[in-house]
Amino acid sequence: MSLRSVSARSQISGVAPSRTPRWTRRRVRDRCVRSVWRSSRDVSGPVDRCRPFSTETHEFKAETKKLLDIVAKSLYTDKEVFIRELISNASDACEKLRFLQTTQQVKDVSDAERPLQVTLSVNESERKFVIEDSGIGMTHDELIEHLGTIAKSGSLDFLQRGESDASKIIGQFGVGFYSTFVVADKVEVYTKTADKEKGEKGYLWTSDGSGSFTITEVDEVPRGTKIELTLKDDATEFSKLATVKKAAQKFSSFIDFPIYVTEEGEPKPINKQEALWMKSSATEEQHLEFFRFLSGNSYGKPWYTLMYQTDAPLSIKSCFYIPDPDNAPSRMFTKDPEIGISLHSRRVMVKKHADGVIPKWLHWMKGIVDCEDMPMNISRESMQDTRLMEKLSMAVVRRILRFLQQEAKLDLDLVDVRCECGVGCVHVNAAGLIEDKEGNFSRHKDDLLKLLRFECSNKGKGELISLEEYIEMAKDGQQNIYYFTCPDRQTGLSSPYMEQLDLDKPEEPEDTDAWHCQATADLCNPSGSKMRKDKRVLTEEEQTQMQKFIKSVLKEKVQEVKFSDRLVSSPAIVWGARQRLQVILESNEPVARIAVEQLYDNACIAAGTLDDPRVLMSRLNKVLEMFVYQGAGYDYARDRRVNVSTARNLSR
Ligand SMILES: Nc1ncnc2c1ncn2[C@@H]1O[C@H](COP(=O)(O)OP(=O)(O)OP(=O)(O)O)[C@@H](O)[C@H]1O
Repeated sequence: MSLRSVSARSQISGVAPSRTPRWTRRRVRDRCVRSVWRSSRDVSGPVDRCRPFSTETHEFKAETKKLLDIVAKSLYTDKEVFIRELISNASDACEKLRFLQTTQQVKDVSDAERPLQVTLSVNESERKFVIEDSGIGMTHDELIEHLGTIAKSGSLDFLQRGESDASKIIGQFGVGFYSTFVVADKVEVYTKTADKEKGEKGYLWTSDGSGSFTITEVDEVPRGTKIELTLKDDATEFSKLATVKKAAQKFSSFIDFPIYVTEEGEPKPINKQEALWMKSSATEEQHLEFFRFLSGNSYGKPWYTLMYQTDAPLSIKSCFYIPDPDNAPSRMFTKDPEIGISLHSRRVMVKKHADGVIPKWLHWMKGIVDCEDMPMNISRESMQDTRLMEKLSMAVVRRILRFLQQEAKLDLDLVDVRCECGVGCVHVNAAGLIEDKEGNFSRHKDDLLKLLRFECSNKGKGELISLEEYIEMAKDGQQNIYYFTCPDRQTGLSSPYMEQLDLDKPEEPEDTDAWHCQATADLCNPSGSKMRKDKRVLTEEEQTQMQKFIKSVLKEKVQEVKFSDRLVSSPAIVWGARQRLQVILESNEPVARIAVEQLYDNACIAAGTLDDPRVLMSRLNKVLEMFVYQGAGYDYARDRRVNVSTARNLSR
């Protein structure tokens, strides 16, 4: 029986082919190879189309080199993660091909009879570890693009912050393909694209991880990718069948394609192919395993787990995890974080990072959403698809938020944690409120508001309450809720903005989180409170004159200058975005000019909006000098003696 017919049958019955394909290095040809890449290290230089070579050498990109350096030299103990990364890449490659075939985006597939599968094998005497898949494969240019640069924003971010602890980088982000250099001193990748339209040539990519890689055209490479590692002396355990089998079993339980380990020349299946999200329930252990599989982390637990299944408005089967903040990667402030939830349709992955379904502010959640009604080739352009995505997103996000509300009632920690990873609902929901308003017409506003937590002026330090709790304890007839955004409680309580409220004022929620500044601006309108009266009153004419003067000093810094009778001891405040200023001044123009500028800056400090505090210094020195002059009976500005009572007035 020919190999072709065995393979074709195995695809239907699920039995693996008994022979592995031949992978042979193409002999060096002496004819001129047409290549868009020069064989020199400068791959960005002019194209040389006629140099007689068959092996090209390329430099890794600078950041990839740095990452490789850290990874290859590390004494990382959890070495087996490279198996997880390679299995996951192989599975992604099969998934990609299945998707492109199903959606007719790849019409003419190379080696069409090869079933989608992954096979691991070892050779102890030659210190070899080998993994091969029959997935999408790579073209010449894809090899350079995918294996020559770092794809993960997270690890790049880490490097940019000067992080050099390999265990942190590998533990938190995995580093995908590059983790092979933790265990291997030589990595060879044989690959051929599945898409005949893109070409039918096979290539060998080789590197020792020290700065460059080579690409050679090779014959008889079947569709897919084979990665061959020559193991380092301290990693020879991965050329032992028992070790590899155990690790592969651990990492491949949820892979949706058959995984085999070659044992005595025969491929033996090892994975259970279980899609946990399709089950109606699962044990804690199964969730732990699945969470670690999804998060690419061999330790860490899910903090919360949610399985959500429904038939209306769409048929959804899903599974979500909130990562443990102690082990979650610090991606809170990553510029463009990847969504940690993937979108499937009947087990087939439609989108790895399900943006469009999961908003950015929930990027730290892990999980899978499977929606039967979702077309495989979902497009952003089609209105119908967009509406379907919105409907799915609405249902899923609402369920997640309601789950968080429910848990927040039972577990104060859920809202109290302001950890870097952004799991704390306090952070997340403030960001969520803003983004939901900007990109989603505030559709989740009501649910998000229920998750916000505040400190309250008549509650103890650090005690957080929800808006609902605040309303419950509000006095009868209380019309307004006052809120204040500040970095900590003490700043809030000593702020001039608090002065305008009566001592018998209602409790004020204090929002001690910068994220909330914009978010809470939408919550309530601080108007109509009982205010204290200032004893000193200027005539209308005096006020107009003073307003004009202050405006002429501060110019475009303020939009409007207004008097207010709300302040008690502070002479001025910067108010809201319009920056209204109230100043009370004596009338000595040069002195008043300095005083107005200083008052404005003081008010900015109180409001936390002063851009550069250094500008204050020279003026403060001038004020000090003025003070000394006046103390000695001189008018600083006019440089003449004045009587003591005028000096007193000036310094008041
Ligand atoms: N077996 C493979 N078949 C086809 N392409 C592959 C294979 N392994 C790696 N690649 C390509 O190389 C790229 C880089 O792989 P790497 O593991 O470093 O990161 P990644 O898989 O993109 O990241 P993540 O693990 O977050 O999905 C992949 O995105 C893919 O395009």
